[in-house]
Amino acid sequence: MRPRGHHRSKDCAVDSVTLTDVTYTYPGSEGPVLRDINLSIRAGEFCSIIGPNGAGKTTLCAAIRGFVPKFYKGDFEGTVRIKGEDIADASIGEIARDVGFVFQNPFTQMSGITASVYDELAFGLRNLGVPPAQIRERVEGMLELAGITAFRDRDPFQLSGGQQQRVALAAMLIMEQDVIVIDEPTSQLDPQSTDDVFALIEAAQKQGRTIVLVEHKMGHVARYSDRVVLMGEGRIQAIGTPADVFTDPAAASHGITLPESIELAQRLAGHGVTVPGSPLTVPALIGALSGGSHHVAD
Ligand SMILES: Nc1ncnc2c1ncn2[C@@H]1O[C@H](COP(=O)(O)OP(=O)(O)OP(=O)(O)O)[C@@H](O)[C@H]1O
Repeated sequence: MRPRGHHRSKDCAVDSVTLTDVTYTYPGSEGPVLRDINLSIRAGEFCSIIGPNGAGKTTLCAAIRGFVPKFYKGDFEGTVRIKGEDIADASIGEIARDVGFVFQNPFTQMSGITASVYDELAFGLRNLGVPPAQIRERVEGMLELAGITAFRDRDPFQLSGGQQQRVALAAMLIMEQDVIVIDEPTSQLDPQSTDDVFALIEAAQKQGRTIVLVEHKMGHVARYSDRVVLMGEGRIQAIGTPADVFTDPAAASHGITLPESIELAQRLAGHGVTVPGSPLTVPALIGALSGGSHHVAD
């Protein structure tokens, strides 16, 4: 697998995650939870997975990190490749060298045995036997990137939910996996903390990581994603740019809340006002309506 510290490039020609004909049934489930999934996510891409509750989004994430079927067992067909390598014969530990994972509740992701944010970030590196000077350098860099330098000496469990989520993300990002799977990281966060978490995920993408994100906040999905995958009933119902997917009839039929700008554009269309393009933010919508002649601050 990947040697540590290698050069990352945002080469979108290389597939980072590939699922081919993946169909999966949990033990005891009546029918498949994933059905005929074919999906290629390019290296450096920001790919969001959306869909109603029970659509199979978390299960798809579990397949990418090998937990399905290695941990959950069940009936699995198809192939998952990470950076071109079939993970069927890799252990969960081997896959974790390439695939990092953060989920909804940061509280459950903290090691629980470190007394400070600094130690929490250093924890995984110490376990790997990384030399102390290198640990210091990497932790300092990550504290800075995640905007959590001010909390470095605080007990992670004494932080707010938003701060904890950034610590959990930072503790994962510091391990330098190329593929980052993040499942509903902002569901318990206020708007400012949500923005902070997205800024950190975007910073990770700018380093060349591949981002696979499950998220219900569609304004953020529209703004940050290169591609959106709409899941419903275990299948991919639509896939494409945010503008493609949010204007696809499948989005409405699967009860997806549209980003405010797209919803407004559709309502204006009902009143005979055509908005050029599919603006993904309200400022972009206002800009489109004023013919691009006015600059609107983002
Ligand atoms: N460990 C499990 N064992 C059996 N069935 C499961 C298990 N985990 C999830 N399921 C079922 O698989 C289906 C898909 O669940 P999944 O959590 O992947 O959906 P989701 O799209 O992530 O939903 P949500 O938005 O509610 O998190 C659901 O019907 C769920 O009940």
